[in-house]
Amino acid sequence: MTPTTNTPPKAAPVITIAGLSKTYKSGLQALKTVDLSIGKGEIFALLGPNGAGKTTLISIVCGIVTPSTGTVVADGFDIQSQYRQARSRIGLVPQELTTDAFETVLATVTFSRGLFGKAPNPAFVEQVLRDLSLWDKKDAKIMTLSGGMKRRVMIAKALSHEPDILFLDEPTAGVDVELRRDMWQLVRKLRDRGVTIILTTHYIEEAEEMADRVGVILKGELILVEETKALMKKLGKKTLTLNLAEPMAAVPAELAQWKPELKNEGHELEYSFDANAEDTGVPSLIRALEKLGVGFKDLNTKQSSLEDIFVSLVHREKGAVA
Ligand SMILES: Nc1ncnc2c1ncn2[C@@H]1O[C@H](COP(=O)(O)OP(=O)(O)OP(=O)(O)O)[C@@H](O)[C@H]1O
Repeated sequence: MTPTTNTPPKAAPVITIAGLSKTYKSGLQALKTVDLSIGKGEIFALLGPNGAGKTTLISIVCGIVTPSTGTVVADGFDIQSQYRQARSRIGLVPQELTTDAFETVLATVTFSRGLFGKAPNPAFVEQVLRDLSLWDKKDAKIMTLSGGMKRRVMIAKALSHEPDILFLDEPTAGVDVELRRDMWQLVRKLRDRGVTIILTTHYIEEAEEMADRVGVILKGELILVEETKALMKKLGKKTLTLNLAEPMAAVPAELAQWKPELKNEGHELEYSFDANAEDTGVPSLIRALEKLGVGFKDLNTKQSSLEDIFVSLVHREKGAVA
C-alpha cells in the first residue's frame, strides 16, 4: 500500500530512507518497503501499535539491524558502507535500559562519549548532566538510581557524543509525569539547538503536541506521513455537543440515522462527524431536532485528538484487509 499522504520535510533531509524492508530470519516481514525523509531540525513522531515495526526501523537507521533491502543515508553517510561516520551523527535512547550497574553516572556518560572517538570534554558532559537534572547524582552508582533516573542516564549517554540526530524509542513509556515533562522540555531545547529528533511513542497526544510531522506505521507499512497540524485538520473528526434544554431519557428514533449519544445523564447530545465531508450531517440534525421540538441551550464542536484519528486509521486498515 502506498501512503495516502507522504508530505516531505520542510528543511533539507538529514536522513533519507529508501526502499527499506526487513524480513527477520524467522520469516517475519517486519518492514515492507519504507521510503521516508527526515528534515534537519524537525521533530518526527513515528506512531504505531505494538509490533508495527517502529523499533525495527529505528534499529536499522542506527545500524543495529541489517536491512533486507534498501538504503539509509544519515547526514550524507550511508549507514552500511560508512557506518562509523553515520553512527557518530546519531544518538539512540533505546527502550530498554542498558548500562553498567556498577559504574557511576559521570563515568558511564564520559565513557560513552569516548566510544565514539570524541575527545574528552568534561564541560560538555557536565552540561548534559545538568540539563537532565543528573549533576547531583554524578557520583552515584547506576544501580542505586530510580528507574526514572536510569532513563535520564540513557538520554545523557545518547547525547554524550554531541549527535545531530537523536532517536528516542518510546521515551516516556512508564515514566512519571515529572520526567515526561522534563523530557519534552529537553527535546524542545535540543531542537532549538538544531538537533533532529525522531521518537516513537504510544502517547499520541504527545506526538500531537511535540511533533512537526507524524508517520503512522501499521504492520510494517508506513501508511501516511503528514504534518501534524494538517493531519489533524484533514483526518480530524469533530464532535458536536448540544447542551439540551431538557434532559432526554433516550435518543428518539427520528434521530437514529445520526447515531448520536446521550451523555451527562441525558443533558448532552453528542454527534461525531467528519469535518471534511461535503455533508457533515450537522444542519440536517439541527433541523431534525427543531422538528422534534428538542431545544438546546448551547452547542460546541471539538476537533478529535490524534488518538481518535489513529484508532480510526487502524480500523480503516483492518476493514481494508477483511
Ligand atoms: N530479532 C527479531 N527476530 C524476529 N522477529 C522480530 C525480531 N525483532 C522484532 N521482531 C518482530 O518484528 C515485528 C516488529 O517489531 P518491532 O519491535 O519493530 O515493533 P514495534 O512497532 O517497535 O513494537 P513495540 O511498540 O511493541 O516496540 C514484531 O512482530 C516482532 O515480533
